[in-house]
Amino acid sequence: MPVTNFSTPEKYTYLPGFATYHESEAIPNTIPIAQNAPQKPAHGLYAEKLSGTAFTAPRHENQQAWLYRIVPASAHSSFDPLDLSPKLNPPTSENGRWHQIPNQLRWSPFDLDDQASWVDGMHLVAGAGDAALKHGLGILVFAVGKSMERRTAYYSADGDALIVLQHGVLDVTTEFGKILVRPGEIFVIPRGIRYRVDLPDGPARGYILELYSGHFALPELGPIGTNGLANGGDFQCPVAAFEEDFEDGNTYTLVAKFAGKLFRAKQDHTPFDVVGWKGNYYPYKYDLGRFNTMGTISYDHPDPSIFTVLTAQSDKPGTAIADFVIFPPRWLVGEDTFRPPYYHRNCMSEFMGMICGEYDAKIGGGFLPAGASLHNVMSAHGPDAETHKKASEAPLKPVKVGEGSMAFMFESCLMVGVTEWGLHKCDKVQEDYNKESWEGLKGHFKRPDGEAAR
Ligand SMILES: O=C(O)Cc1cc(O)ccc1O
Ligand SMILES: [Fe+2]
Repeated sequence: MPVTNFSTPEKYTYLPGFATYHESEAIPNTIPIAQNAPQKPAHGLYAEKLSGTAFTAPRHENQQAWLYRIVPASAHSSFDPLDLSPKLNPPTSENGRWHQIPNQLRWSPFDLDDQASWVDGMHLVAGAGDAALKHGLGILVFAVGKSMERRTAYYSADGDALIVLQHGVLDVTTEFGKILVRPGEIFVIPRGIRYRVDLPDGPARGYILELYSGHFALPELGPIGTNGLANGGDFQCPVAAFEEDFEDGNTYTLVAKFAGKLFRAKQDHTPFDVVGWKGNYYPYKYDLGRFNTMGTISYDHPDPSIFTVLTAQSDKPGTAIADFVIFPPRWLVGEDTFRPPYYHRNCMSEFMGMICGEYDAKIGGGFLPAGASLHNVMSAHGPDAETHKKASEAPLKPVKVGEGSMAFMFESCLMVGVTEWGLHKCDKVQEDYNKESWEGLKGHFKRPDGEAAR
């Protein structure tokens, strides 16, 4: 699977730029000049605002969009509960509790599912906090084999979803236009935006980080300077596109995720009726092959924060509710250096997934594409015994690691709990993870006087 797509022709066109002001219209002269809500918007449209932050959020954090649409988003029936929620339900008092355990966990690859569509193909595996309190994150896996019904749309009121595609292609219709998400790309759909997922190329699978508070941002670059890591100009957002589907008898289903539960409403027209939009709150994608990877050119193993694509900061500067970090193919040249990830205990929790290939801390196997691992707060981890042996003896020539591979990490300052589905029902947790990885690590200590320590 290619990790770089950026030269491949695309079905859709996009606007470039991260968290920047854009405007896009499918019909000329849709967006009013120098105002937002004229008495009579152009072409008989309605003006509607979508707020991604509080009205009074600081100017540099404020995110909003104005949509010029055929019928306002409120024109639907009231919501009824939809009975798929047990998979997604956050473990609250009414629904059991998070399993908060210090065990190192590893999951074998999650299965493809040719029966599920987007709405019923998502499973909450782990997370922290509470969507209702707008604090924390949800970690989900998805496996889908069917396009959503044509007259269906989905949104989540719980947070912004960062979707890491592991397999297949997602053809996403959103209120802001269309986005094709291809292997090696990630897709961010902010809170509240309605979308439909079609599968043009068979089943799809991947991971979702749902962020209950704030929004993703590019990390500061500090002494790195002006460019590097994920460059803002390489993010892509859709151009306005709309459907006209208002015939009598058309019934659309609108599915909402709200505080971890699913609800369903009906409406007689398409929700994808936005003829023009403007603002800085919109869905976007990013091709991980565009990442400008940094590393040491002298010695020692830098912290993986140098591989941060996007970050969602907590109130404490430098401490993230969620960082999205990748491990792309890269050259290792460190002299007198143990080159794989160091042995480690972290005050943060580390959930990792594998898009393709092999991860350089686990050549002993078991961490596989479509699988995952969780090293919680202060749970010790690091290279398996085989990786340690090989890396401590390897000649330190420049080597390229991770060719054709891409692992990633969701790192959070919160303790990450595991759902009942994630720990038991999915049946993917590897019982022998510790044994296979670290029991083979033997002491090699020798006292300087030559006597063996044990
Ligand atoms: O594999 C891990 O645990 C992630 C990780 C990678 C790395 O290069 C350094 C530290 C770290 O936690
Ligand atoms: Fe780690």
